[in-house]
Amino acid sequence: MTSRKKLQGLVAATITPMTPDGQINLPVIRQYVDYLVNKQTVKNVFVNGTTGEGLSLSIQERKQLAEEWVCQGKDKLDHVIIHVGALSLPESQELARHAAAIGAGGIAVIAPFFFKPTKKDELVSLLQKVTSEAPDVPFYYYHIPSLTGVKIRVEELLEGIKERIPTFQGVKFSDTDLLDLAQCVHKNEAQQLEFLYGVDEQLLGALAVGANGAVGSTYNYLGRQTNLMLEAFAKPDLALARKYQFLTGEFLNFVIKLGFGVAQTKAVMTFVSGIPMGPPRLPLLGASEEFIAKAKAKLDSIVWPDGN
Ligand SMILES: CC(=O)N[C@H](C=O)[C@@H](O)[C@H](O)[C@H](O)CO
Ligand SMILES: CC(=O)C(=O)O
Repeated sequence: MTSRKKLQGLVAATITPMTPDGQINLPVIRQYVDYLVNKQTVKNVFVNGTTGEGLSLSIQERKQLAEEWVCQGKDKLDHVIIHVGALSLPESQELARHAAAIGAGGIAVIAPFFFKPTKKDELVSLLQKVTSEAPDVPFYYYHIPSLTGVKIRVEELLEGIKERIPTFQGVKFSDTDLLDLAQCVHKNEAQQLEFLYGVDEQLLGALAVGANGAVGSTYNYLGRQTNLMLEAFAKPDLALARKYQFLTGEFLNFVIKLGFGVAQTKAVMTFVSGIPMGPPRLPLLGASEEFIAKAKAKLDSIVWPDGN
């Protein structure tokens, strides 16, 4: 853990490629890694999360995917983070042990969302039990209240967490509450925590309050443009950074109105990259032809500031 490169910049929340009959399509991942690195300039991945339909996969499938990403990412990717959250504690622990055994660069855990923790102590106790199975692997709490319904504020969760969870490294913060994020950054300045933002359409706002990077679905196909936004922000050339955020936002605003989720993300990634992502797994249904045609026309109509 000591020689580890700090995780910053963009992290693609990986899609799980599936065959037309709904099996996970492992052979595609090699090509997918090369595409992210060479075409999208994205060198970090977050596997088996929301975008990866992680909670719709079997434990066996999750392990196979984790192994494939770690194996194909070797010498190409900087960080491979594996999401190991599950509704059952022993399953989550098993996934954490597995991630550690295969050499994952980090693990992340979502709050259980059937029996939900309502108090900080319940959640930290569970996270402690999972993460102690991977004592050498940096751990990220995955905060996504819109999907889990667990609304414990991160600012509160972080108080004293390092004492109970020594591997605690940061947060994947997928919420629009920038006051919470800002207070997390503010109160933890002395620690080397990493705050990775997860609402892609407003990443620039999160950067302004101190996010170190971002994990999101759109970095699969808008990674190059978003990296140019990060460069502009760092310069700083805020007018240019805003231009990128406005344009990625123009696309997302358009597709969100049509109905945008993981199924549609799979379709967009397929037409942008040419890599077949396949259908989503039920209860999700594949994107309609109409959606695909409209989304493609919209994306093609955008002229990026670098002329591409
Ligand atoms: C709910 C959800 O899937 N959030 C993703 C990550 O957390 C984002 O990357 C979104 O897909 C993205 O911001 C588009 O709305
Ligand atoms: C979007 C995101 O970060 C995830 O797929 O988990």
